[in-house]
Amino acid sequence: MMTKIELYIISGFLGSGKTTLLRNMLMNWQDKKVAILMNELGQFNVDSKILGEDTPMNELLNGCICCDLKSDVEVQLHDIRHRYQPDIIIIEATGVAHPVEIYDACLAPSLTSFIQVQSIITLVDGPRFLNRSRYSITTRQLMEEQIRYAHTVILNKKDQMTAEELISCEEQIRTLNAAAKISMTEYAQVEEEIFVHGGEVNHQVGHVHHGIQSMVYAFTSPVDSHRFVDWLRQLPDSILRIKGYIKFRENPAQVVLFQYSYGIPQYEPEEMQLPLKLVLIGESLDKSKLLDQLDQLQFS
Ligand SMILES: Nc1nc2c(ncn2[C@@H]2O[C@H](COP(=O)(O)OP(=O)(O)OP(=O)(O)O)[C@@H](O)[C@H]2O)c(=O)[nH]1
Repeated sequence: MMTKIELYIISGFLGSGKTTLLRNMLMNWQDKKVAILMNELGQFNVDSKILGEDTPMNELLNGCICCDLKSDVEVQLHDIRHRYQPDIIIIEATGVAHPVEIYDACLAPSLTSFIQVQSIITLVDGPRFLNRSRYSITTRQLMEEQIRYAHTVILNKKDQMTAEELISCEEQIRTLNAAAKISMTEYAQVEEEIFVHGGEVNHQVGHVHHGIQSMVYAFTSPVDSHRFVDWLRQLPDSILRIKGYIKFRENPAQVVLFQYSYGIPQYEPEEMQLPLKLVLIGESLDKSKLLDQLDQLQFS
């Protein structure tokens, strides 16, 4: 009998640690042939550049696979099979995707003869989840549904939580999903076995339509780092995620990978000369105001 390709779906809210987990899974499975289906809301895929050119990968850009690109999943999975003949496929969803919709897309009749959906893994940004009351009701519902329909929940960023917060967060996750395996992690460091936890998924769900949007800003030159930090400090809670590449005037030759999630910025030097673009994701983005602010950073 033909061995089926194992398929894993990684879901979880914006900036919760999906790409970090994906990197760890690729390290754990170096002896296997793993291919990725990466989905991004915008046209510019920062994560594929983080993972490197050598990783077998197809991309679904500029939309969310659980909404407008759902039918493309089937096509992409056929393509991945023919192109790479992998043992394992990992789908990294956008941070606003509903996992059950992706799960459904992977159960298309033309796929079931060669694909076995193993597990839906949902990453949770612990501190952000505990403070989810600051977001709109649809965003909160989305965060909760990503947990409700997972086989495995990874409660991530425990380094940013007290012991009491961890307990409270775990209890809240458990209330939403009594059957899931829960693992508490720092930088999504997990043991491989936790993914063995699979099973049926309840399909009786209505799809939450979130009001989350994205935009891309392209820089043509380096910016002042102090003014950039001042700009970050005044951003409202509704800016949920920023990622991309930037240069600062203090060291204008150096490309920097910039990440911002739940108010926390991270900067990492990047060796390649990648396009200087930032992807901004948020609840009802005031795009013209953000464009103005970023133009001012760049041109003054
Ligand atoms: N302090 C801390 N930071 C973390 C942890 N895990 C991930 N991060 C950081 O959080 C940011 C987001 O991580 P990603 O893995 O890119 O998150 P993601 O879910 O793929 O993000 P999107 O694809 O944009 O939704 C990055 O700056 C990571 O380095 C953790 O356990 N602790």
